[in-house]
Amino acid sequence: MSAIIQVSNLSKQYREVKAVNDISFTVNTGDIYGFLGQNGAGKSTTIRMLLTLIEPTAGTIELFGKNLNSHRKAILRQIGAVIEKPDLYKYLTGYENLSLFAKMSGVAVNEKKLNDQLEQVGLTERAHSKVRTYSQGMKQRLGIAIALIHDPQLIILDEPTNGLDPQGIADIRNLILHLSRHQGKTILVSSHLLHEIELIANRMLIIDKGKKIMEGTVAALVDPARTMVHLEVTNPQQVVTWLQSSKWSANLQEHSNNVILLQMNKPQVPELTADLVNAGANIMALQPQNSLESYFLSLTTENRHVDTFTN
Ligand SMILES: Nc1ncnc2c1ncn2[C@@H]1O[C@H](COP(=O)(O)OP(=O)(O)OP(=O)(O)O)[C@@H](O)[C@H]1O
Repeated sequence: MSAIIQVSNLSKQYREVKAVNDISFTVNTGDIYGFLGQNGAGKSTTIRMLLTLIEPTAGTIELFGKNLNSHRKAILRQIGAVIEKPDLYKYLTGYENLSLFAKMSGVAVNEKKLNDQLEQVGLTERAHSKVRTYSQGMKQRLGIAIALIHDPQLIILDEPTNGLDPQGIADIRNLILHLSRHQGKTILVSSHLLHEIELIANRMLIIDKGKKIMEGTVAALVDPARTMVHLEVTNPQQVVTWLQSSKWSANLQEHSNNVILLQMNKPQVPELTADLVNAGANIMALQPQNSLESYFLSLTTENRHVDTFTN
C-alpha cells in the first residue's frame, strides 16, 4: 500500500482568514478517501492546492511520491478532477462534448473509447441528446467522464453530489464505487454530509474551520460497538499527561483547551471513568457519543479547534 497523496502541515491564509490550518493527511493507493467538513471548512481550498490552482502559504504536498512543485506537469497528467459544476457546451450532445474535451486535452480517442467512457458513467442511452436536455446528475456524470478521458490514476471530486436529487446522488455514489472496484482508481471525494462519506469511503478526514479534527478508517469511526468519549476536565494538562502514559494512550484522539476525546469500546467506559477519578481528574463532564453523526455535529457546531494526536 503506497501513498498517492501525502500532505504535510499544509496551510492557506487569505488575508484575515486561515482557510486551511496546518493539516496533514495521507491517501493510499486504492482508497476512496472521504474529505468531510461543513461549508467553509477548507475542503475546496485544500483541493485547489492539490491541483496547483492556488499556492499554499505553508506546507508540502507530494503526489505519487513526488513533490508537487517540482513535478507539476507529470503529476497533473495522472489526476482527473471535477471541482465545480462542469462547464459543458449545452447545445452539443454528451458524445460531442466528450470528444471535444478529449481533443482539447490532446488525448487520442476513437469512437469505441468515447462510447465506453459514456457507458461507464451511465450515459449510453442519452449520448446523442443535447446536454441542455440533461438533468443536473447527468451533467455531473458527463463532467466525470471528461475528467476520466485521459485515464488518470487519481480522481478528485469536490462535493460531486451537491444540488442533486436522491437518484442523482445514488448514481454518483455507484459510479464512484464502480471506478474504485472495477477500474482500480484512487478517489478523493469531499462532502459536507457524513452519511455520503460513510456509504462510500474506506478512510476519511474530518476538517473544521481549516483544522484537522480526525482521520481514520470509516469502519473504525462508524463501528456501533465503539464510542467517542467526550471528556471535560478542569485540569486538562495533568489529565492528558497521565493519559499519554497510561494504558489509555492508544485511545486518545484529540484535546482542546479542556476537552479531551477518546475512542474506545463501549464497555470500557466505566473502567476509564474509575481510572480517571483515581488519577485525580477533576471531571466536569464525561459523555460517550453514540454515533459518528452526533460526534461530527458536536464538533462542527462548537466554535473550537483541537489538536490531533497520532497514535
Ligand atoms: N479566495 C478567497 N479569499 C478569501 N477567503 C476565501 C477564499 N476562498 C475561500 N475563502 C475562505 O476560506 C474558508 C474555507 O473555504 P473553502 O471554500 O475551502 O471551504 P469548503 O470546505 O470547501 O466549503 P464550501 O463547500 O462552502 O466551499 C472560508 O472561510 C472561505 O470563506
